[in-house]
Amino acid sequence: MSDASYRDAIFSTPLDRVARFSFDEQVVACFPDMIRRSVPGYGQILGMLGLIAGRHLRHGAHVYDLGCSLGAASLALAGQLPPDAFRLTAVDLSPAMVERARETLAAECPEHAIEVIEGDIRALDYRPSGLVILNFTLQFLPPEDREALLARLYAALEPGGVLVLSEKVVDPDERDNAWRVERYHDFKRANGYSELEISQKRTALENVLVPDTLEAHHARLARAGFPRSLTWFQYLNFASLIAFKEA
Ligand SMILES: C[S@@+](CC[C@H](N)C(=O)[O-])C[C@H]1O[C@@H](n2cnc3c(N)ncnc32)[C@H](O)[C@@H]1O
Ligand SMILES: O=C(O)C(=O)C[C@]1(C(=O)O)C=C[C@@H](O)C=C1
Repeated sequence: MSDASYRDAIFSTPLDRVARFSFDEQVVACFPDMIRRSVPGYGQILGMLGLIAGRHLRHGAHVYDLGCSLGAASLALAGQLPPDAFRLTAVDLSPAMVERARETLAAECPEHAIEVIEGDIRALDYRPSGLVILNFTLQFLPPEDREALLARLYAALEPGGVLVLSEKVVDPDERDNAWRVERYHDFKRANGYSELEISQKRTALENVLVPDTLEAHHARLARAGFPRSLTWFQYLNFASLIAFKEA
């Protein structure tokens, strides 16, 4: 990912009306900085994707990076695996994200077979694939649409295929949840966000990013067909799961 990104100051001045969060030009311009300072463990998760792919991916298999934003997950795979190891389709609904992801991926990994599609991941025809990545994307779909998508992804996965699902999560225990959210706000403060930025971003994300519990994720993955899933990473209220299709 190019470091030519602006510092996220979107919520730094008082707004009369905090609009619903959207992945528009303004967010695209500072997205690498925003996600790095806002998602605990983001860099570690990206770093593990190549290792997971290295272990689970059949040589030359197809990979999907769904809700790719600027293509960081695709870039992480390309940085860790040779060009003939996989072919990849990255998809995002935001035209501004897609435009910049195309530029970045073409410049950074021209040898890899990576295409970037502008589209809705709920409406895509999926081809047989070995790995599907949903890195902080499912949380932005209406909750009622999540299971149907996962069932379609399960159907598209080849035997032995895996799905990596990273999400902001809530704790079913109210006190535990409050502790995690408070420490998450400390994490944001430590990364330079002000009280105003934290509170206005929280308002903007209400009913836009709708998090589930880890229990709800595992139960939904099971209903979608996955016989086995586990949480391989958690840092405060952010987690990553892996779900397996039988070999
Ligand atoms: C938090 S970002 C994902 C970050 C990215 N995966 C990464 O690792 O850097 C969520 C992305 O999902 C995209 N998105 C949300 N709903 C979508 C949908 N229905 N179809 C495709 N993309 C969607 C948004 O446009 C946004 O770019
Ligand atoms: O800032 C927050 O509270 C977040 O939840 C971070 C989060 C995410 O989890 O996707 C929210 C929006 C941006 O896409 C980047 C990161």
